[in-house]
Amino acid sequence: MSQLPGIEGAKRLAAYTAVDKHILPHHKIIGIGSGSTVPYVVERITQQGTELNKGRIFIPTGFQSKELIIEAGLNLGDVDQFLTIDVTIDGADEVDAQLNCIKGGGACHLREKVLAEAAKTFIIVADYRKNGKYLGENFAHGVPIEVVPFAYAKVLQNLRSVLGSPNASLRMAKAKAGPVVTDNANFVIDAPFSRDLIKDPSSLLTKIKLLTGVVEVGLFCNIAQAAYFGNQDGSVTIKRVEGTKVIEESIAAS
Ligand SMILES: O=C(CO)[C@H](O)[C@H](O)COP(=O)(O)O
Repeated sequence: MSQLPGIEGAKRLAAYTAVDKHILPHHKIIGIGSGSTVPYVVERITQQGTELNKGRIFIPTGFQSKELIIEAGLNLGDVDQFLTIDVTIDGADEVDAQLNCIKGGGACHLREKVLAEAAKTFIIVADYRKNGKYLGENFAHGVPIEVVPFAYAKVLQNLRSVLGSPNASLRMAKAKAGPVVTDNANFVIDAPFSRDLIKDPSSLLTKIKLLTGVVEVGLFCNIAQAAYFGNQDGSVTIKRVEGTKVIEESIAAS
């Protein structure tokens, strides 16, 4: 493999290693996540060859991955046709020691969670900056929360005054006046929580999800089976669920 410097090299390393390990010849229905690491997932899958891929269906988590699948000449499907997915591979904004994740930096977390839960195996790929001990350690933007537009102001008020996220804010678009609009025509709120409030992410997830108007929360708890992190030195750190524990190991630089 040719050298790709810095963060891009780390992303590609994670993606290639995860595909080599988890996308096997007998896997026919494959979920493709969103973000800047996922193009390397599709690139590696494409390298497995036309013969293998012509018998497979690829399910996207949003507009970006749909385009990746089409551009790569792979077969496109949707989760309402294929309720069980063999493997879904996706990026993450942060992963803790228990493999809980913050996702939704790209505002795709509703579809991402559906595809993650539909998968027999859900795998995360990321660069080393995403590998943390607890959520919120490095990713300070907060928990992405998809909300129906009509209810956004009320959800914001409840996040700020009831759930303890005073700096929760509506995510604004960069090259458009107004808010980010998701692939599902909803808005996104980013809600930062103190370490004390996010230390039990499953419980926080339940509280946020119960707010009327919330569609989905970018906290993925107890879903991922493994996470692959590309490191600067060319090694890959793998966290994987084994029984009730999460084991961490590193594969040396090649
Ligand atoms: O959750 C996501 C999009 O909603 C992405 O997977 C997450 O933001 C990570 O992206 P990247 O690989 O660019 O760091």
